[in-house]
Amino acid sequence: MVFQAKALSDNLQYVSDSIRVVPGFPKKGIMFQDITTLTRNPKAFKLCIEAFVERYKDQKIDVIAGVEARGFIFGPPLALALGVGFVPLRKPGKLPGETIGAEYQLEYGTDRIEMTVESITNGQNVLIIDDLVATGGTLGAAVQLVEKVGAKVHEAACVIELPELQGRAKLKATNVPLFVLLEKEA
Ligand SMILES: O=P(O)(O)OC[C@H]1O[C@H](OP(=O)(O)OP(=O)(O)O)[C@H](O)[C@@H]1O
Ligand SMILES: Nc1ncnc2[nH]cnc12
Repeated sequence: MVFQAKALSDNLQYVSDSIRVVPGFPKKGIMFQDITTLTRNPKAFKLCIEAFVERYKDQKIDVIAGVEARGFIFGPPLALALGVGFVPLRKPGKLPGETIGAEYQLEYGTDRIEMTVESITNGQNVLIIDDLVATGGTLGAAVQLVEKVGAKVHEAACVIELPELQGRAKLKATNVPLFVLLEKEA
């Protein structure tokens, strides 16, 4: 995809260019940001994960929580590189044991995510990761879950932002910083 990415390094521009935009998927009017063209390109995927590692390696992250489904793609390689665990925040009914859930609205629909209560403990410093922030509903729900068990959300991180959907403003209300790897110049 071609962002007007004046601020991106050559490496991040390469990552950005590896993302395909599919107009009209999954519904008319949606410009779908397809990160599968990034992940199937090993150079782009590696550069992407390395950039996250560079940002978080000295930030005392205890655990990474990734949102189903695409947070499951970016979270685990980052968790392994940082030497921390990965906790999946899943769509309803997928996790055994005691869970908590939060509902949210999407650009196209509504959904709910759940977390195993014991998977993150009081006081841990948690990085939440997903591929993309659109309306911010998903990351907002993830923040609610992590904070509900008494942990601190260090930051919410994603690869792409759709600024026109105001997700950043929604997340601001939670006081959790948002980091977007391929941030567009205003
Ligand atoms: O900022 P928001 O408006 O909440 O939208 C962002 C979310 O939407 C997409 O996931 P989707 O819900 O389509 O699910 P999927 O990953 O299972 O395809 C994307 O991967 C984010 O998780
Ligand atoms: N435009 C978009 N492209 C990819 N994933 C999305 N999730 C919500 N909006 C999206």
